[in-house]
Amino acid sequence: MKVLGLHINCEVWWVYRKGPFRIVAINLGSTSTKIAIYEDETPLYEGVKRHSYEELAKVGQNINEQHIFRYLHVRELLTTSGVDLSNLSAVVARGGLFKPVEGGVYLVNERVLQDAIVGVQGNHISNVAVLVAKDIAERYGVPCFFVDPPCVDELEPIARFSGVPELPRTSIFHALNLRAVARRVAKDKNTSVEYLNLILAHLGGGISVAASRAGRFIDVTNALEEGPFSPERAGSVPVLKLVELCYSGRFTKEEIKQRLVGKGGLVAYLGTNDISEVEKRALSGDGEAELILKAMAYQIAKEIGSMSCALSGKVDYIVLTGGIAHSTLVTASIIERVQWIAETLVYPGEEELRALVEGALRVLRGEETPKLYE
Ligand SMILES: Nc1ncnc2c1ncn2[C@@H]1O[C@H](COP(=O)(O)OP(=O)(O)O)[C@@H](O)[C@H]1O
Ligand SMILES: CCCC(=O)OP(=O)(O)O
Repeated sequence: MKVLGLHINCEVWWVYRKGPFRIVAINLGSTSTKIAIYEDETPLYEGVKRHSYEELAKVGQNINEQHIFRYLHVRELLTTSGVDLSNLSAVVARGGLFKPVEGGVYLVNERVLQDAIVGVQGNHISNVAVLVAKDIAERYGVPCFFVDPPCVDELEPIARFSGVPELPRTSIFHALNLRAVARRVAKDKNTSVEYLNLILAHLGGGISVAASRAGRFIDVTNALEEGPFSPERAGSVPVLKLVELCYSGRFTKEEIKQRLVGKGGLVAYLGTNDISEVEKRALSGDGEAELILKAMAYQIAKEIGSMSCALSGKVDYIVLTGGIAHSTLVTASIIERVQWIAETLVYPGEEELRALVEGALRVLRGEETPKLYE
């Protein structure tokens, strides 16, 4: 039943309805396609497709090809779900590398779609997520949102310096999951994020480590170009050697970029982005696999140490989350090195699909006004 019409910034007519609300959430990660269908807070379906390095390499970097590839996977998961979508209320996606924004729920508008295609802060599969979400939303004639995108920027001024004025540090991280997990930690500890100082590490296809002071991400390792190497990324590298490589004539600009993001990290060392496979190899006596997995854990621990300084040593908890947090070999290796800082809590997997749905529900119920991306 329609109860209220509201005009937002002359851009869209919004109509609040009474629930229940059926919502499709789409989360595209560098190594996975995840979707969920919820009826209010109740999950009706959750589906994931994991993409091997070989499969992704065939698709390439072109945004149109990535768009088609991921769209087809999302459609297949929706069909597999068997859930009736004729009464769909909204589609919500993980946002991408748009301009720096504050956290919150945003309406997917033309400007977002344009910036997703251009990749104003870089090329990442989360840019494609809003394109796919908009396709699905248009098909069912429902609104489309994104929530806490990776370009959420709450860095303190002091955290923005790199040492090269032309190259300021920027905030690109797993904002959606880390904010949701921070809320969960607060709930589990009977407090609120405003009373907590946390170091949170999202360990996925990309890795980010963030310092959260009273609910604000005052410093983060940029998941695309800083910090630890990850299943598919190089992270920080020796910079002068990188310059030499760029000018060696051996690689095109695109090839160099792919060595850093997509074909870096575990893919470069071991030819796979699959931690379970590397873990199996390590446990069955492959010394190289074990050393490289431990080197990744070592680098993550060092980054956590660095964030403890951002918080002046006042750290309530260290929190490990993301797909790799399922690996006890990795988490034990990290905890061994950081236990002197604070207690470590492990929340394997991520809260992203639920966090997306909760954001959309707040808007559909009229509890929050969606922000407009300008
Ligand atoms: N149960 C598991 N045990 C060990 N590693 C896992 C497990 N599940 C996922 N991973 C690893 O986590 C990484 C993906 O994490 P995820 O948070 O899903 O990232 P993304 O969203 O970037 O695809 C992959 O390297 C995958 O191999
Ligand atoms: C671009 C920051 C977020 C990120 O790295 O996500 P994935 O780990 O899913 O690639």
